[in-house]
Amino acid sequence: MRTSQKDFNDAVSQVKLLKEDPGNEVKLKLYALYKQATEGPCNVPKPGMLDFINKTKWDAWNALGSLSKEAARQKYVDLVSSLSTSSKSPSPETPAADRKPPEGNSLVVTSEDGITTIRLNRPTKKNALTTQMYHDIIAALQAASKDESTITVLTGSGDYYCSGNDLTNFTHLSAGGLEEMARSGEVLLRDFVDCLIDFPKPLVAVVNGPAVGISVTILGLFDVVYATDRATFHTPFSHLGQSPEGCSSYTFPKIMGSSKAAEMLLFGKKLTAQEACARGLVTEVFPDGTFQKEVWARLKAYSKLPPNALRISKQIIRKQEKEKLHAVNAEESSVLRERWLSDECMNAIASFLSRKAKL
Ligand SMILES: CCCCCC/C=C/C(=O)SCCNC(=O)CCNC(=O)[C@H](O)C(C)(C)COP(=O)(O)OP(=O)(O)OC[C@H]1O[C@@H](n2cnc3c(N)ncnc32)[C@H](O)[C@@H]1OP(=O)(O)O
Repeated sequence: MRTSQKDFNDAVSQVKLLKEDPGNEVKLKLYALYKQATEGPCNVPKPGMLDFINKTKWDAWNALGSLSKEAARQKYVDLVSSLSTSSKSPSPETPAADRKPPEGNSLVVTSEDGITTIRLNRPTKKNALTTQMYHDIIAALQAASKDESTITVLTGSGDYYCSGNDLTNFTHLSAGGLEEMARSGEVLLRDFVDCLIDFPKPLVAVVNGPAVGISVTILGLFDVVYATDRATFHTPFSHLGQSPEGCSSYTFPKIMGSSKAAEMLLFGKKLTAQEACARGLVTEVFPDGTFQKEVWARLKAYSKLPPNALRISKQIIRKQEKEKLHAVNAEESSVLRERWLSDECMNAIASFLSRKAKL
């Protein structure tokens, strides 16, 4: 049976009334079919590589090739009809556990029992680090270095510790374009890591779940790393066309030996918490069920130690390495700036973003 123009128009109206978001993949299909049905095969210029969302839409439309307008209309109507029948009203009885937790401040800093805790708080984004969060962490570390606390902790809210750099940071281009974004990224990265290198008090990572990218590499700059047995440690830099940062090109080979470090930093081997502990990146692993209780009890006990003795001991331990670490950080940041401008990196980020493009 042929699809009439009216069927098509009705389907277009129906899409606007869908009770549930059909997801990006379906929206991309609908977009492509709509364009094909109304304008025919794609013959507009391909958007630039950095115009991630429009490029994704263009790719989807272009992929329909020479499909006729009539066939595209039919496919559009069929797709909408399948969505309408599967779409249900959200139940008012949705259990609280199934609802997304509310997101407020992306960083929450608290001070209690001699411990200043810096908590990454974007659980719905797996605590990915936005540009603002790097600035906020720097400010929080600077404040913690001068406050009354003895120990400083970095941890995450929700099921993840941190999914690394927020890849959408790359889409916030200023008038200076990509070059400017890479230049300011280099400076921010260097400042962020310098701050960790120079941090004067015991710095503890409470790794409450999987850790990715920069949240893993900087662990080599922490004094102690406690992890739940649910945590994993993943540095997929090559997959992203990027290169190691956080001084990991120096600290990882030193901590675990060069071939184990290469397996992580070059090939992106993901480690379990136990493996990371065996390699010396993690201090101790705790069962997930008792993780929070055991770790915080331990930290509270440590926070009663004399703060000046802790500072001075840390200073001696770190002193031999500081100059080297700053030099490594500067070089890694500069290399990354080049990487961010590479096709390999841009394509990898475009591919991640295209999977989540909002249409
Ligand atoms: C000053 C600049 C310094 C930069 C230094 C260089 C740093 C480099 C790095 O850190 S490289 C590592 C970058 N991180 C990643 O590549 C991880 C990307 N994310 C994923 O692979 C996955 O999301 C996951 C494995 C972390 C979790 O998968 P899953 O459990 O299936 O959850 P979702 O994918 O559905 O994620 C939920 C929600 O969060 C968004 N999200 C997760 N991680 C990131 C991220 N790193 N950047 C941006 N957004 C992220 C994801 O898109 C989902 O969002 P949505 O619900 O679709 O809106």
